[in-house]
Amino acid sequence: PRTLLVCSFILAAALGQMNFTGDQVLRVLAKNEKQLSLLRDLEGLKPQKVDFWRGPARPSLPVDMRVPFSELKDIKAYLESHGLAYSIMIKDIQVLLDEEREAMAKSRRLERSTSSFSYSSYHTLEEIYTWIDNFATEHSDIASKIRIGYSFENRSILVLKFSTGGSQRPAIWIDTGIHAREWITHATGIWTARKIVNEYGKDRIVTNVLNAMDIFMEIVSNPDGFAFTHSMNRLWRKNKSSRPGIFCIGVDLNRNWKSGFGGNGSNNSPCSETYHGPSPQSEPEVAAIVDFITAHGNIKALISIHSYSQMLMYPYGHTLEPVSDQEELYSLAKNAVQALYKVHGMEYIFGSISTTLYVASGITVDWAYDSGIKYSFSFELRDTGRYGFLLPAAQIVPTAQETWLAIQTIMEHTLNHPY
Ligand SMILES: CC(C)C[C@H](C(=O)O)[C@H](C)S
Ligand SMILES: [Zn+2]
Ligand SMILES: [Zn+2]
Repeated sequence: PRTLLVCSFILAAALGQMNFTGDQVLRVLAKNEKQLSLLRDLEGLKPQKVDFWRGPARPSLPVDMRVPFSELKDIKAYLESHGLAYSIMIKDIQVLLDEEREAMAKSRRLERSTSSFSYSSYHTLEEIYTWIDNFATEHSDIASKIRIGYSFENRSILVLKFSTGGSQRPAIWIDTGIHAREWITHATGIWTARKIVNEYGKDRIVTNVLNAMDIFMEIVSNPDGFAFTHSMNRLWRKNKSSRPGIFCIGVDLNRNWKSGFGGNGSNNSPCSETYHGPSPQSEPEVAAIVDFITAHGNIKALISIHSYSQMLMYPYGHTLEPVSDQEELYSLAKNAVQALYKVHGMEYIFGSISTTLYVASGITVDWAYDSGIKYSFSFELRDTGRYGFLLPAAQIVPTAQETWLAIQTIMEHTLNHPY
């Protein structure tokens, strides 16, 4: 009977998981603004016709969109009839999902037998929360676990604090996983947390930074959405909030911040992947960070890590207007991506969000900058589209290694330029 029970759980889990067999990711190269707007018209339709993995930004940037198998014929006809050139970037999503799940199962078996955590594998929410507990216990001399709030579905929102003493020291905030499907970011956050404790006392930059500043890291900034990517829909982006009378679930946690709230580059349709929510900080996951950073009052840098596209950007997203510290942020971003490039030769583009990517309103780094956190950056990690959000686990460590050089550049600059 026990095996029967276990089998039924596995079956249920397997059945629960949304199936993406035959779904494709098309890469569309829009030649001009007109063609871009034809692509924008496909957003937010019910039932969902396309899911933008890289949204329409500018003619020079590709648009990547997942098309459900059932919509493929219509969408390809639509593109061809409007002269929109496209290529098939991923020809069957389910194949990559099956490979990913197989790799995770294999790694889990190995971790069980060696009771060691694999930093080159993806993990579930429970595995990451257990890792956070063990990590804080193991490195209690420098790391501690803080709960800054609860998610919509009542999960703890956890932050790791790295401190070597003092009180209310100037600090650096790093968040990963605000978008659930961007799994490479949680994995990079975990690797980075271990790197910080391993390098303190050895690496000059880390030691200098931690002797004068604290570091706060929120690895799973959207726990409900992340759990959902494991249980039901691997490609879920938003949180899981629901409100009476609203058919669609979830708010885009990178559109729910006060600065520029509700402006262009955010959507007021609850069915949109960039739905900004009913009001600024309406989402508990955003309010928890705002409350924590505001109460702390001494955060000097904020790094919000997303994927994919390989970009390092700074405010503003909600307007084309340059920030007053534009020159300094530009040269810091330039130095950071040059340091990153040296590790594995990965090229990142950099600049302000609205001029480099697209106008996006209500985003984390605009709120941070307007709250006085001068060194506010948003990363887009690997890759540029070959795998997109389904980046193979083999690229976790290389991605984290190169990102670490960029993070160190930003931390050192913050330390050396107190304000
Ligand atoms: C700063 C913004 C524009 C970044 C982007 C998004 O939230 O759309 C992520 C990379 S998904
Ligand atoms: Zn994102
Ligand atoms: Zn993204």
